[in-house]
Amino acid sequence: MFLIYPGQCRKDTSFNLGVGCSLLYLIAASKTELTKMVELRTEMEMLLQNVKEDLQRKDALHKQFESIDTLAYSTTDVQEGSNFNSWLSLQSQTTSYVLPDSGTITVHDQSLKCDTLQQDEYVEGMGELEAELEAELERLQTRLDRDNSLKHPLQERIKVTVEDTDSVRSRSSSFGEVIDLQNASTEVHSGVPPTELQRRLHELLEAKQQERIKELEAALECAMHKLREKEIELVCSPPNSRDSNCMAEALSDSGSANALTLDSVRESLIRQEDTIVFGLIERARFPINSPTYSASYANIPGFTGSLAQFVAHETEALQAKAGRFTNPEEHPFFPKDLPASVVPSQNHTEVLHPSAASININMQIWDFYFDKLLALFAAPGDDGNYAATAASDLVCLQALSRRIHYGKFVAEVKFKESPKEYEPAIRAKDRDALMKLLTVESVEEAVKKRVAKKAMVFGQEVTLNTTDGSNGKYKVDPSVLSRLYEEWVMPLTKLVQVEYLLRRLD
Ligand SMILES: O=C(O)C(=O)C[C@]1(C(=O)O)C=C[C@@H](O)C=C1
Repeated sequence: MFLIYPGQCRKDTSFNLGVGCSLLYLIAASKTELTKMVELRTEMEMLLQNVKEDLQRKDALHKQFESIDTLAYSTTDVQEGSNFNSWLSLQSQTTSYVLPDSGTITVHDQSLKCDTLQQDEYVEGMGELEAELEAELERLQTRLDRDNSLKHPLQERIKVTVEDTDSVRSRSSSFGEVIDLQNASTEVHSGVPPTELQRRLHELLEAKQQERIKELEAALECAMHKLREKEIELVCSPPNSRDSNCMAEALSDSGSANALTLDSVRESLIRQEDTIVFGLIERARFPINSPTYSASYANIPGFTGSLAQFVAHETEALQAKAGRFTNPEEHPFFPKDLPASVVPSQNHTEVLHPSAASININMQIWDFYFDKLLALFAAPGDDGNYAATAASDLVCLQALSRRIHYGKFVAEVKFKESPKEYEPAIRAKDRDALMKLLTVESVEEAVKKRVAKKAMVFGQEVTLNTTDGSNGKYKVDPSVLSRLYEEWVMPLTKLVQVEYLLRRLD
């Protein structure tokens, strides 16, 4: 059972009224808060939209900058590019933070933070871009001022046109403000800048130099051509007529034995090189033609031996009759049973010691020629021209023989020039000592080089319509000539010298 007092009932009513009022107040306050939140969200969304738009403008601006060639970019471009990339990434992040729901205040807070960050970087990026642009403009201006002040006679007007710059804009430092820099094409008249002048001058000098080089090359070519012609002219005079009597040349005009000098003897050796080189070139016209050297192939009645031996033997016999071997420079390959000269005797100046006549090393010359040398310069094969081949071989052999036996004259001159030097070694029959005394290495080197060069000059194809007749091909390999002289000619010449000296005091 409940007892209700009238005073208590009034108290309850006023309490309920108070609670109701409080609740109403709270509801009103909450509503205000909610309205504020909605406003805040709208503001944030607008802010985000602004940022997004600015970023897009920046993107377009950057692309425009890339396409403008007239503005020279410095290395800061790279920096700018990287900033641009970071802006792009920020932009995509920002987009993802646009919230569809106002109930997520925490997310709004994050977005706000992110926006602030982006704004900072954006402002920084814009600052850099602006600085770049200003610097570029300053550079352009300075250049224009400088060019205008130039009063050089070579000065000319050039057009500097900056076109299609609609989107080339400069931003002021205040965020988001855009100023049009150039909207139409701009024409600037200017003098030639110093760098341009320098470049042109350089080009001019280079062209002049090229021209001069061409002239010099042509002159050189011409000189080379003339030289070749002279060489050929010299070569084309019959070699045998020039050195058929080498001693006579070496003796010069006086004809006296005392007129023989080491220089004149060496001169004669040099001329004989021509005969040897030509002889080899002539022989190289034929292939090896091995039947020429076969006794069984020849089968000549009354003669035992090869066709080459037969031709040499018979030719020498005829030449002996014609007086060839009365000349102390000539040495037969087949001295046995040589017929006597039938021609009036020539008065050959007596230069050599009489014992010189006993020296004949033609056997060795014959052997190295057929066994070693021939295969080095004659092509393999057989064309059937055996008689001509044998005759050609004999020309080579006789030229080599003459040259090698000329060592007698060389030794005589050397002995005459300094007998005291040679006498002890001669008396002691010291071959090695004599060989040492005779040897002049520098001269040998020069000889090897010269004969190789002669093989190049004499052995090249000469045509009228090409300037370089050689084409790198020679009738006889120049190295064969060097080798011939190094391995056989000079050593055998020295051998002759030694043999001669050993008999010199007899
Ligand atoms: O010129 C000389 O002094 C020579 O003796 C001739 C020759 C030669 O055969 O060419 C021989 C030996 C020397 O070492 C140098 C050259």
